[in-house]
Amino acid sequence: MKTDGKLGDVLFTSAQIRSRVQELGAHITRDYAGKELTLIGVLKGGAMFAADLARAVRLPVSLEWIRLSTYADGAVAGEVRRKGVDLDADLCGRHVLLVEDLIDSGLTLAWLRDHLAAFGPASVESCVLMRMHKEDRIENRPVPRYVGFEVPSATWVAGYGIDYADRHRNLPDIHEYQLPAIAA
Ligand SMILES: O=P(O)(O)OC[C@H]1O[C@H](OP(=O)(O)OP(=O)(O)O)[C@H](O)[C@@H]1O
Ligand code: HPA
Repeated sequence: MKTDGKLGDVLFTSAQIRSRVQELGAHITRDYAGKELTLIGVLKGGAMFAADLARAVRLPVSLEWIRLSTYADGAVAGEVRRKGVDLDADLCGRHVLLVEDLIDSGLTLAWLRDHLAAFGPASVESCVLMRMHKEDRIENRPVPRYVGFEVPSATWVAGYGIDYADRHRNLPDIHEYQLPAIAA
């Protein structure tokens, strides 16, 4: 039987997030100056971050969205599943920057990187707001070009677009989330 989890302390305040997003936007603006840049926000978790980051990049970017999901109804990583409509963008010759709320196992970003190669982009990099630390080395976990915050292992988070069981995405801050105990 699954019990409810619990929303915990604030890990990153909305002010901290805002300030880090501005810094990331400034880096990206510098690195991609003069290049054709397409930002791809990964729904649902990346929605808030991608919307804010896009406004912090001072370049004429294209903004696209893709909807994926790996976690069925909780915290167990599984297969990457595509949901909803796929990209119908022309990415040929464009520099693509995937915008994700977080990287955990890396399955989602690895799947996207491989999937997007068929679109013929000039490059594919990623920008994640949070990189979850892993004690165990995960083979071939993608290395994002931009990382907002490093998060200690064993921390589950919610807020600022990120859910637990599809709740709490609307919180302005990012909180720790105490996962429910799984009883037999
Ligand atoms: O590195 P990974 O282990 O692949 O985990 C990262 C992904 O997991 C979460 O999405 P989720 O599958 O929960 O879907 P959501 O974005 O719709 O909440 C998160 O938003 C990332 O997209
Ligand atoms: N929170 C929400 N979704 C997630 C997390 C997390 O900490 N890790 C992987 N997907």
